[in-house]
Amino acid sequence: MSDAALITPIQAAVRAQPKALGPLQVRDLTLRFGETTVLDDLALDLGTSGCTMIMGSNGAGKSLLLKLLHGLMQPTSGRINWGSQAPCEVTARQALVFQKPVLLRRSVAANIDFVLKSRGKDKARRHRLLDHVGLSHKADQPARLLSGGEAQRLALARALATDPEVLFLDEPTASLDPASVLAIESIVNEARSRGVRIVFVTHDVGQARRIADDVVFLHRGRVAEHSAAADFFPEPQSEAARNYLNGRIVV
Ligand SMILES: Nc1ncnc2c1ncn2[C@@H]1O[C@H](COP(=O)(O)OP(=O)(O)OP(=O)(O)O)[C@@H](O)[C@H]1O
Repeated sequence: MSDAALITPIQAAVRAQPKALGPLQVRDLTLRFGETTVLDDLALDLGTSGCTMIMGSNGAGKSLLLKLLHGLMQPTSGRINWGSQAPCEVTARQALVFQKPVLLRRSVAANIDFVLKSRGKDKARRHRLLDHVGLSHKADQPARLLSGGEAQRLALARALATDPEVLFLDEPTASLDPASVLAIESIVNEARSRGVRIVFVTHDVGQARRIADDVVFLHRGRVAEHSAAADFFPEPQSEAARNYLNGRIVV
């Protein structure tokens, strides 16, 4: 009898399921553009759940770090592992939402349908996804006519349509009004409560206080501090983070 015949249906189902992504481990991560070093021997460990905020001054390297973690760029040197896997092996199990939403020049509904179809997911989920982000009534409207906050909610719905295990958010609320900011935060909180791991870049200290479990503070391409949010905001340990939170210019 072949080995395959010995596998029970339950074992087969377990084998077919990809294992959940393990913890993130980053070591000696360096990124250079020519002579300029933008990430410098960076080390970072993240657990398997919760919402991590990445904070730091303009140019600290936050967006580039997200792209490296997501496998969209290659570092000059160093190592990134999600459990035992490299970022490029798990890109499809993650989603990234940019500050400026990237949408198709089609209807709101077609934007969701495209993602569902390309990932082989049930098209019937479109209605639930649009409902979840409060855009059901705009389904037939061209996506290019959406307001900034609506477009960002559609971008989030597209990201969630892929059932990501990790959701990267790069300043998704930077130019939105307070109600739109809270709407996005509520969608993110809901995803976190379902076990989606969130890695979120923001300059909005109020937002970070509202939703961060832990904070990674980047300074000059390195992690100056990584603390639980409950410790970071009242008592930041690094001078760079203290200056940033006090509104002083950090260079
Ligand atoms: N392709 C590139 N070539 C050269 N330098 C680059 C390139 N892309 C980014 N940089 C530089 O790398 C540094 C980090 O960029 P990054 O976009 O990660 O900053 P950030 O922390 O996200 O900043 P911000 O808060 O302003 O969005 C910046 O000084 C930027 O100018």
